[in-house]
Amino acid sequence: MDDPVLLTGAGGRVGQAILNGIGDAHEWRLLDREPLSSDRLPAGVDEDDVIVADVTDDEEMAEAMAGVGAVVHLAGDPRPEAPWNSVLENNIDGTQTVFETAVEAGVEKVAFASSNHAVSAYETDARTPEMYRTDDDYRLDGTELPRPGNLYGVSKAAGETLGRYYHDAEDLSVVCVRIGNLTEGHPPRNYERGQAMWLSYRDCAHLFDRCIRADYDYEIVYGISDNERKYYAIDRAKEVLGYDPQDDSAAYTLGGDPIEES
Ligand SMILES: NC(=O)C1=CN([C@@H]2O[C@H](COP(=O)(O)OP(=O)(O)OC[C@H]3O[C@@H](n4cnc5c(N)ncnc54)[C@H](O)[C@@H]3O)[C@@H](O)[C@H]2O)C=CC1
Ligand SMILES: O=C1O[C@H](COP(=O)(O)O)[C@@H](O)[C@H](O)[C@H]1O
Repeated sequence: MDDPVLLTGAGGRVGQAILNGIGDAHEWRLLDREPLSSDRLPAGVDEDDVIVADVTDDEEMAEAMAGVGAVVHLAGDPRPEAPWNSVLENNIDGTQTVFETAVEAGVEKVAFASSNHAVSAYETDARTPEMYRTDDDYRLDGTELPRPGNLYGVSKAAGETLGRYYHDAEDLSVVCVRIGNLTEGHPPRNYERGQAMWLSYRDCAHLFDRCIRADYDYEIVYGISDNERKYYAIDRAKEVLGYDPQDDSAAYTLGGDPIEES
């Protein structure tokens, strides 16, 4: 049994998308360094299961991990332009602390929120903007080497490598989800890149539900909806996790309005 599930960064956008979709599907332990207001908590989560802590603090994390079956690790600095001191502390040191304390506590599996920015330098001038479009067949599938486009992306590639290490050395099951662009209700507006990597709220919740329930060793998958315009393959997420996305950015105009079917 994988419950209870420790969700780090629970108060953020991805955390809230997950809790809005599958808040009643697991026994949660919710962690964030900012206090979580009651409107951010799913029904049934009591105060003892809400932890205000920093993921870089190994004592607080050891306590948070006690008795946990699975971890969804989202906490970190999500800004593509984040400076090195912040990603070094929050994303690299924080992620190492999460993996280390998970292993010490006997946790079975960790799903790590990686990012499209771990590979964003594949988007060369020669390939863009064509690779963002339906008629282009360029695909990344998770087997390629990291190729970060910024220091934030470097920190995500480091997190993936930490996951590889903790799988090989400690037999921890690890899935790294290279999340695309999460927006609620509609794909990013007037942004071809964002539409090709759109992840809807309901697909996000379902994907992390599969990360909690499925069995795997070490995996890197892309976290996007089933977009007709895409340059990330989602076959591995389907095959290994049983991911079954429902949304497609092609059902919306470039401006983000739903296309009415005639
Ligand atoms: N939103 C998106 O489209 C994407 C998000 N991601 C990744 O998903 C994760 C979550 O992103 P968002 O929800 O968008 O960000 P967010 O900023 O909305 O949420 C992050 C949460 O983590 C908490 N946090 C940050 N540093 C912490 C620390 N050291 N200790 C404890 N809590 C800490 C913050 O208080 C916040 O509530 C991040 O790791 C981000 O890099 C990756 C790709 C795309
Ligand atoms: O990793 C992330 O990626 C998304 C998409 O990147 P963008 O550069 O196209 O905006 C970003 O929105 C999110 O904040 C970030 O964590």
